Amino acid sequence: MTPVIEARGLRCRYGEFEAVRGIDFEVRQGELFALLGTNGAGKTTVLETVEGHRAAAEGQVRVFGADPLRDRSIRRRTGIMLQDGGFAGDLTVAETARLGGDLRSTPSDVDGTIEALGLVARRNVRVKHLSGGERRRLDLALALLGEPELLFLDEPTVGMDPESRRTTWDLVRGLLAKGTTVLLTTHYLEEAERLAHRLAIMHEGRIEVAGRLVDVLAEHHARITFSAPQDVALPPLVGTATWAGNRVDVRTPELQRDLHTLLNWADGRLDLTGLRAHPASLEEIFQSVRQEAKA
Ligand SMILES: Nc1ncnc2c1ncn2[C@@H]1O[C@H](COP(=O)(O)OP(=O)(O)OP(=O)(O)O)[C@@H](O)[C@H]1O
Repeated sequence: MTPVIEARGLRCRYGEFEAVRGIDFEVRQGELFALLGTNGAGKTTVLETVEGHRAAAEGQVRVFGADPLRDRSIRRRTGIMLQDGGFAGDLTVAETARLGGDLRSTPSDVDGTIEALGLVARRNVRVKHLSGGERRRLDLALALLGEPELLFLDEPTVGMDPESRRTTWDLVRGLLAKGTTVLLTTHYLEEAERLAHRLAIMHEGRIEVAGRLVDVLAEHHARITFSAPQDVALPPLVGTATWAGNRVDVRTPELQRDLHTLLNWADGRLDLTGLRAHPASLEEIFQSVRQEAKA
């Protein structure tokens, strides 16, 4: 099946400065692809290029098999949640949503969308009086009008309280279940961990890590940490142990095996105080991208 989004050898420049340095990725129908990265990595530039707002310097971008810069019919099939919707502050929530609905060429369930985003009680409030989190919900409501097949979410939950964030995640899961394709950028790695099927982590214009979320997490070393007397000799482990004072930090590709070895070894010998074992998190993978880049 043709991917919904396909980028090959994509390079983007601002004058002499190359912000995106040859990246490849694809987003398949019905999946959520998270584009993550350090500040200034090039995520917004990629998003703008895929949305058809910016020309690539080199390489190719296809959305629904067409060039997003030239084929305007793509716009009808996409919903874009910008980082700042730029609404007229004097319009109410309902007026803004109706206006958004009128601008879509496909019929929109304006009232249903306001309800789904928990904005019914705020429908007659002027946009300028909304809180930051409520504005983000209105941004999302507008992106959803006309039931787009492809949704661009740029930092969708910034400023939202934990409950609104969870509601938004549920809503996005519902859209995915109906077959909507989502390209998400976020600095909240927990958000990506909860929603993404596949992801890419960018740094300085390049993709450093990419793949299915489960594979990316599995490929990176798990951690076992505990405290032990400094003079004790650890048993042979698959992973590598480092000491900081009496705290031991084992990074291992074989979490279960090394944990088993350590527990057997410690049994009747010593207490592994503060023992913790967990698979790699996106947070750790993200940090390792940053550290490897510095090294
Ligand atoms: N209009 C512009 N002119 C010159 N350089 C720009 C312009 N817009 C972005 N850049 C630079 O391009 C690089 C990528 O920017 P971009 O906004 O795409 O990164 P990002 O990954 O979205 O960053 P952040 O996570 O901080 O929002 C940065 O170094 C930025 O300073």
